[in-house]
Amino acid sequence: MTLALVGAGVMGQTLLGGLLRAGRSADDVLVVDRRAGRGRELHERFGVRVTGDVAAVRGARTVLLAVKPQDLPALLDSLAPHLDPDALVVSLAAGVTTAAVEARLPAGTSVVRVMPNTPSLVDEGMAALAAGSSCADAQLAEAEDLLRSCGRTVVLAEKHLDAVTALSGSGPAYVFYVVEAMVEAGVLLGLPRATATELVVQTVVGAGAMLRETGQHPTVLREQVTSPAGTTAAALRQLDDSGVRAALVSAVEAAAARSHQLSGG
Ligand SMILES: NC(=O)C1=CN([C@@H]2O[C@H](COP(=O)(O)OP(=O)(O)OC[C@H]3O[C@@H](n4cnc5c(N)ncnc54)[C@H](O)[C@@H]3O)[C@@H](O)[C@H]2O)C=CC1
Ligand SMILES: O=C(O)[C@@H]1CCC=N1
Repeated sequence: MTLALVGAGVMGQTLLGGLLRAGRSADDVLVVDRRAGRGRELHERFGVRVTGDVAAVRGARTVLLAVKPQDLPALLDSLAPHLDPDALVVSLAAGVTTAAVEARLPAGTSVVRVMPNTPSLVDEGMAALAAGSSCADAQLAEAEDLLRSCGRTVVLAEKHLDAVTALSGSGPAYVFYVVEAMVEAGVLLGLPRATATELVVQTVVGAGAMLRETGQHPTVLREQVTSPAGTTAAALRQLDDSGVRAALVSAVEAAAARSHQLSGG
């Protein structure tokens, strides 16, 4: 076993699936989760070994931590005595700094902080990585390789990670929220729910693909949809009158502030 994943919830399972799809052998991975039922589910689904005992990480070259930020301090305390001196610790916990992780581990432990997102489930993830104080370039590259198995990566200074958390970490939820509202609007206008859902989902996927594939600014793409005195202009006026743009800015700001707060800042 060279990789131990501690915490097999939404994000842990998502990354595990990506790693296995990218060709990593299930024999190479150990999953640690304190919920026995959860471990069994992952064993049945992916064929990985599972345990509830964090001491089993002994010997792992890389230890991926995917527990809630509130559970991380206690986990680090129980993990520290069992960690190999040259192990790489990769934390996914929102808002928790590399310094806070390092403070609970043996001096000199290599730590990388990562903010991934749930589209990793379909290999369209976006993850930002920041290196801790003892992390060598080669270990940062190793962590990047792990995350690249299910999407894109970017390496940033750690000071940017609260903003990243607010944009791409939480971002999928904002998109799903807009989709929910648009589907309800379709139903209000008399469309069957399944039809409304298909129309909205394909519209979001298509708009996302246009943004990426044309590389054009969103303003240019929006203007192409907006005919003079047309339907889109009427809709956009309502969005502006309702302060939707300002609400989105405030929402992202609130998420970044919450991420900062989780670090004790
Ligand atoms: N869900 C998301 O969209 C994203 C989550 N994250 C981060 O990923 C981390 C995990 O989030 P989720 O997967 O959503 O949480 P979750 O609650 O779905 O999963 C956490 C798992 O950790 C296990 N666990 C907790 N303490 C443990 C311990 N001491 N030993 C063994 N297992 C333990 C729990 O039993 C649970 O299965 C969080 O720190 C979150 O900030 C980061 C980016 C996106
Ligand atoms: O809501 C949260 O705290 C986590 C971090 C980013 C996405 N989900």
